[in-house]
Amino acid sequence: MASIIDIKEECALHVRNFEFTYKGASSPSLKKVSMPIAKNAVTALIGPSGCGKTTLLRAFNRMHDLYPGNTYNGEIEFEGRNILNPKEDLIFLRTKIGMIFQKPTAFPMSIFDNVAYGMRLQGIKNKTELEGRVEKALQDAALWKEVSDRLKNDANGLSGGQQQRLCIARAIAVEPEVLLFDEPTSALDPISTQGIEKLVIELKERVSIIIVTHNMQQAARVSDYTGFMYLGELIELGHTEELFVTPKEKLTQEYITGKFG
Ligand SMILES: Nc1ncnc2c1ncn2[C@@H]1O[C@H](COP(=O)(O)OP(=O)(O)OP(=O)(O)O)[C@@H](O)[C@H]1O
Repeated sequence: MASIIDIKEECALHVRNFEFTYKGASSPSLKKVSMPIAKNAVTALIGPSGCGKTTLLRAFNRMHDLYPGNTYNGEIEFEGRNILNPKEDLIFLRTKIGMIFQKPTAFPMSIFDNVAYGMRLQGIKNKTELEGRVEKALQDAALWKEVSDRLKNDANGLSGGQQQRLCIARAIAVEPEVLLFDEPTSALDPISTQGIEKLVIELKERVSIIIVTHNMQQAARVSDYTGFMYLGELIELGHTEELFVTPKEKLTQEYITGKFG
């Protein structure tokens, strides 16, 4: 039996009995996962390699649909509808639920065009509006001061930490409700990591955040809730401090005290 906290405040997402099997795999990578994701909070997913963290994260904006042949069932409720519905508009969904990857993925274009990319896809053409929103997104991503005098420069000239903040600016420019972070600092140095962690905490005022991390200290530093996963199951979801100090499940305790993983 899993120990899943009953979140009293408003939730951004509800996962119910979600099962996921990769194409050609003999057994599911996720087994009947159910969990609430609190609104305007940071939820961290932790667990040993291969436990299903990234598989779950990618389900929240249907990234798996980019590769046909996977099977899944259950429900992920977002804004009153089940986003696993085959009729879901995936382009719209991915603006509402954005993703930041492990390695910064700046597009091969200018800094300005990177941030304006999603807005242009949404049909925003007005130059003044685009400029205003690009500046706001770069400010919110704590990058404006470093790039305001070179917006036309190629984004690939930025450092790794700057590129990751650029990706965050690009994601928040389209005003998402949820941001998914997949090991966002694993390719970054400690100073850039600190910057991204600070940003994650600031951003939760406007968006709900789910972050996959290998680093338990990082989960403890940035998250309000933590989910511990093991072999495709969610073993425990709780307030971060409680989960790390007084875990309810023996498996959680063994993992956080370094007995395995
Ligand atoms: N494309 C794929 N095809 C088949 N099986 C996959 C695929 N991707 C992942 N898996 C399997 O699904 C399970 C969960 O993998 P997942 O990447 O979600 O774990 P994880 O907890 O994020 O691991 P890590 O911490 O190493 O990134 C693993 O058994 C993995 O081997």
